[in-house]
Amino acid sequence: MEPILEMKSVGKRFGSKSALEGVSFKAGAGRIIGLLGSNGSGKSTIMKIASGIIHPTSGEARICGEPIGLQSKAMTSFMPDKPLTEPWMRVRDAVAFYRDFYADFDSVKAQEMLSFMGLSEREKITSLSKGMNERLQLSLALSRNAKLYLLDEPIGGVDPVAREKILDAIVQYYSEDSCLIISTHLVTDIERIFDEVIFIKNGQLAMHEEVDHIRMTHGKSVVDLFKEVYA
Ligand SMILES: Nc1ncnc2c1ncn2[C@@H]1O[C@H](COP(=O)(O)OP(=O)(O)OP(=O)(O)O)[C@@H](O)[C@H]1O
Repeated sequence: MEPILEMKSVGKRFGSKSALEGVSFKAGAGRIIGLLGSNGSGKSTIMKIASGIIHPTSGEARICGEPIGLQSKAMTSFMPDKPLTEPWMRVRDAVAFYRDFYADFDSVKAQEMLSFMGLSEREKITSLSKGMNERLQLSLALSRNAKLYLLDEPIGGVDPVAREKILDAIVQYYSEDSCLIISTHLVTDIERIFDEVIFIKNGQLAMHEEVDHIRMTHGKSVVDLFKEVYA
């Protein structure tokens, strides 16, 4: 089956600095994939290339066989590490903005997710805490019927109890014919929802494995392997 996301020898330079080098992997439908790595390893750069915000310096990325462009962007829902909403907005304005902007936005799913996340439509975005703002951005990103979901550090600001609830929401609202890629440092908290993990180290792909395989073959949890690779 054709992968949802394919990266072929992707490299990215920012001036003289190399952020990514020779990164190749395939991500298929029905998979929740953890994109893991230490600070500055290149996770956000991969997300931005797949979402079409920046272009690779070498190699190429494809979504459902399409090169990155208008068609691929219509199939990709990206939650960046900084909010896309404007400070003047209330929650309902943000929802309306997404509904108007994205043809695949599912308003019913959005209402369900907002209530699951404990968000009121009347609330001003500037009055939301960091964690509540993340819940909003996540609700907006997951309310699109996309093929590829890219969530860049989606729960960094959320307290540990709320994290569990949000992870449950991700699993519940995610559809099996799509692929979800989550970049994070919070390996211990999130590893239970991953089917596969990709380790990025110094801009290169250090490992791409099925989580079950890590547990059975290496006899380790993802977080233990992570500590080994990044020690
Ligand atoms: N616009 C830019 N200009 C110059 N260098 C950049 C730019 N964006 C990223 N970099 C550099 O590329 C490297 C990879 O950055 P990236 O943001 O992808 O890492 P990351 O793994 O997402 O890090 P973090 O976990 O801290 O968010 C870093 O060394 C970073 O300084």
